[in-house]
Amino acid sequence: MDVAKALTIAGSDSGGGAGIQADLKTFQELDVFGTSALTAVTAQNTLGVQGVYPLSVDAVKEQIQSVGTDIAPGALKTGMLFSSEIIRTVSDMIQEFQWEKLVVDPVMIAKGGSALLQKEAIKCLKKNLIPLAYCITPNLPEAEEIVGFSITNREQQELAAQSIYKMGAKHVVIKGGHGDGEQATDLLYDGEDFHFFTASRIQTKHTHGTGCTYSAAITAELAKGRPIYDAVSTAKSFIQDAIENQLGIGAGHGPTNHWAYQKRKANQQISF
Ligand SMILES: Nc1ncnc2c1ncn2[C@@H]1O[C@H](COP(=O)(O)OP(=O)(O)O)[C@@H](O)[C@H]1O
Ligand SMILES: Cc1ncc(COP(=O)(O)OP(=O)(O)O)c(N)n1
Repeated sequence: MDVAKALTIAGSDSGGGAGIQADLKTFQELDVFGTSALTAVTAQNTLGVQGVYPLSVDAVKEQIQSVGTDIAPGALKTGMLFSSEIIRTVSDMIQEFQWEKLVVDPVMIAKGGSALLQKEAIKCLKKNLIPLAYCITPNLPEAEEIVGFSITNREQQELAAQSIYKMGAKHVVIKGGHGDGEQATDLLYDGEDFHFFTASRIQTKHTHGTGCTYSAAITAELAKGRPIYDAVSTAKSFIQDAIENQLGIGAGHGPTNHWAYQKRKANQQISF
């Protein structure tokens, strides 16, 4: 059986809502075989992050080597990378394997405020990883950090996308989850045109792991050979459904639902 394969290079979320766990569940739900390279272990639940334990550079390198030399992924994504040294290792390995369909989710801070990327590593991310990105998916605060100006309206969102594109990313998706208003609108810039992906903003606190899930869905679709516009469109539908059908797990910000998207879609319960 010819199955699409994807790799996630990210941190572990013991609570199962974000990180590697969200990525692998999303790959599976979208019929893609998932592989992983762990960068850090977090002790985490719906209430926040209780501990962060980065892995050694050698451990990260060897995992990527093991996957890369045996199971060629059609696409890959990065999530929590934590430090400059891990970023440099990951970017070296991506170049060594000449992987092109790279989705960079520039994870910086978890919902409760814990740092998942050291502040001094942002420069390294811009220099070493953004130029390799086929697609980058910052949320609004991450985009502001990368471009160095605040984004409070559509025009600034477009300027930020153009600025990140100039840093070398081939496609820039600036997510609108942290905005306000009735719609959650994401912008895709491909160097020529702006495309907008809009869905109703759902009033809920259960949005833990939305960014990981969304970038994993884009990666899964790219791994199947889908064009970027279709990949983002499917990811938007997937995340909307996952937020709508959240499972009410935990006492804090509960995770989205990576389960049974296909089933609900087949039963036409998905309207978006
Ligand atoms: N309350 C919400 N209702 C609908 N869509 C949302 C909501 N919150 C986030 N999203 C969507 O989830 C995806 C991830 O965005 P975001 O939450 O901004 O990422 P992150 O988890 O990195 O902060 C985007 O498509 C965004 O528009
Ligand atoms: C291990 C790990 N990786 C990434 C995140 C951030 O996930 P995200 O999808 O941005 O969701 P929130 O943290 O905003 O809920 C994480 N928390 N843990």
